[in-house]
Amino acid sequence: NLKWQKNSLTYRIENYTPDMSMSEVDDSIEKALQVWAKVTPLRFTRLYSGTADIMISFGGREHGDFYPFDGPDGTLAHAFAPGVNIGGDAHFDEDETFTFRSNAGYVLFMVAAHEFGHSLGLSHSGDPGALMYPVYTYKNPDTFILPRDDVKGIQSLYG
Ligand SMILES: CC(C)C[C@H](C(=O)NO)C(=O)N[C@@H](CC(N)=O)C(=O)NCc1cccc(N)c1
Ligand SMILES: [Ca+2]
Ligand SMILES: [Zn+2]
Ligand SMILES: [Zn+2]
Repeated sequence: NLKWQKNSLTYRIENYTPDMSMSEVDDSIEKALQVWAKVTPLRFTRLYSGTADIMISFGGREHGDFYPFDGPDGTLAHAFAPGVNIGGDAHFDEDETFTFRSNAGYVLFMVAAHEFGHSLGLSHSGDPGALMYPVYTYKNPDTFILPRDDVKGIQSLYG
């Protein structure tokens, strides 16, 4: 299993989506990281410059790695397993409509929480109720509880 060999990780939000306010993006990202911090010894510190373990960015189509995005819908985002450089980074498809909590788009918190599961070393789950299930399903971020399958998965890595 590829996992981080440290519990204190850094993250940096490199750019923003025009779909939401900057503070809504910041809040969505922070809450998505806290989902995993709550059930592990992992702690996340935000950097505002330089290289962080988890570099977070929005991009469209060809955006600098060998996995170009595909326009609206389809792939919403991708993230790389723990490691140096691109390892741990999370990229969001800017051609999607991301929202703070409305289902008139993809809730950024939900997509980010899923992607950070990959950034921490999780792969997809076959449990349809799991956050790491391959396909997005809308859940109200205000009442979101990490499903048991995901807790088991992350604690098998960092418990
Ligand atoms: C092969 C991968 C690059 C697909 C990509 C993904 O799994 N990224 O982590 C992805 O965007 N999957 C879509 C589903 C699809 N159209 O392939 C998705 O909704 N993933 C984000 C997501 C967000 C929240 C919850 C869940 N379960 C999934
Ligand atoms: Ca897309
Ligand atoms: Zn990418
Ligand atoms: Zn995924």
